[in-house]
Amino acid sequence: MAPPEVPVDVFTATSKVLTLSAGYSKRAYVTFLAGNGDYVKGVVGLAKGLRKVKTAYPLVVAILPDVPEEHREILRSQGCIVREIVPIYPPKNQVEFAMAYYVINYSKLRIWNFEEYSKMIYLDADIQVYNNIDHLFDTPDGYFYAVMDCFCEHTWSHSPQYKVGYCQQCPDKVTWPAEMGSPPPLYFNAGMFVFEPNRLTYESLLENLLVVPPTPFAEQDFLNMFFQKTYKPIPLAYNLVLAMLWRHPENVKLDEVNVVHYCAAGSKPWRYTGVEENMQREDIKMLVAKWWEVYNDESLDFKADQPPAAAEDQTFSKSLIMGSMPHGTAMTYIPAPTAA
Ligand SMILES: O=c1ccn([C@@H]2O[C@H](COP(=O)(O)OP(=O)(O)O[C@H]3O[C@H](CO)[C@H](O)[C@H](O)[C@H]3O)[C@@H](O)[C@H]2O)c(=O)[nH]1
Ligand SMILES: O[C@H]1[C@H](O)[C@@H](O)[C@H](O)[C@@H](O)[C@H]1O
Ligand SMILES: [Mn+2]
Repeated sequence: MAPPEVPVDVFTATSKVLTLSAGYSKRAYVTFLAGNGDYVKGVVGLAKGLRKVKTAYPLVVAILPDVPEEHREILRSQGCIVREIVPIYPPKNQVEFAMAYYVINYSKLRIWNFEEYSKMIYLDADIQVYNNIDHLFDTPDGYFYAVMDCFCEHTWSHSPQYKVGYCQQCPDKVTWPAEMGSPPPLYFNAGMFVFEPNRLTYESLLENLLVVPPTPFAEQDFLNMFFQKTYKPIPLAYNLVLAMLWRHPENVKLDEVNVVHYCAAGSKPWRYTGVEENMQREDIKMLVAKWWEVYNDESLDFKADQPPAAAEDQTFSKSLIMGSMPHGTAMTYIPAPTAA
């Protein structure tokens, strides 16, 4: 059976055209995993969540070399496609990251090199998908799609936005002071985005990284700068940053949310204790329980004897394209701090 979206004529075309056409039609979700800690649980939860909403596409996990074999095996047994990437570190400077472990997130830039896919949806490991969002793959090419962030949490205290109390989620509440020039450009949260892997973009990202000094939100700031002109905001139902629940409740329709991002301090379901601020809210407790329901549901475990359409699709692409994949090289190697 032909994989989805592949034009019929590719089967009669030359191998070059075949490769290009297959590449054009390929789609996948992608997440990122570093270290030997408990974020692997987030990825397992995500893989099961995507299965629950019956996505047609596989989940690729871009892993750093420090992910232990045992965890890689867990991911494979959950039907994930595990791809090791070479870490990327920014040029060294004195920056204070909002969280020390954000430095490893620069490695995420490698996913632009996953050129056998034409379009991908990136999701952090602390994200869960509660409704099928496959339709986002149909968004017009040439743009970077993501959800606008909120500047109200303490992690933003270094920023001018936070200092003046300005948030793009409610730009009329505290207006941007005229003496500070024009308001900052729209800024997305980089825990979820729709993008097109592409060699030229990848190379340009790495080149720019060498000349742009690191900033507190690491690759999130960098991607915001890089994609400023092509950024298209999508509704916050595609990446509910939990702080929105108490910072901008008037903007949130919880029953319409497709994607939940457990990024507020203390909200990672696999670490949840309920002691941090806001963690005793009923909506938070409900969302944490909802995550565990998916994670613990054995019926959502991957069954190797019943490969989904997407797995077939992957085999098709691999045999055609993988051989030509270039391997990235490290820019600089410095030890990464572990996650909080
Ligand atoms: O030890 C770790 C730490 C992080 N991660 C990966 O890195 C992602 C980002 O970390 P968090 O989700 O804990 O952080 P936040 O959601 O607070 O981070 C936000 O800001 C970051 C700035 O670097 C990134 O842009 C990230 O995508 C964005 O959601 C994780 O989801 C996970 O995929 C690991 O695998 N292991
Ligand atoms: O990426 C960060 C992170 O997710 C923080 O937890 C959140 O407070 C910020 O708004 C966001 O920019
Ligand atoms: Mn996150």
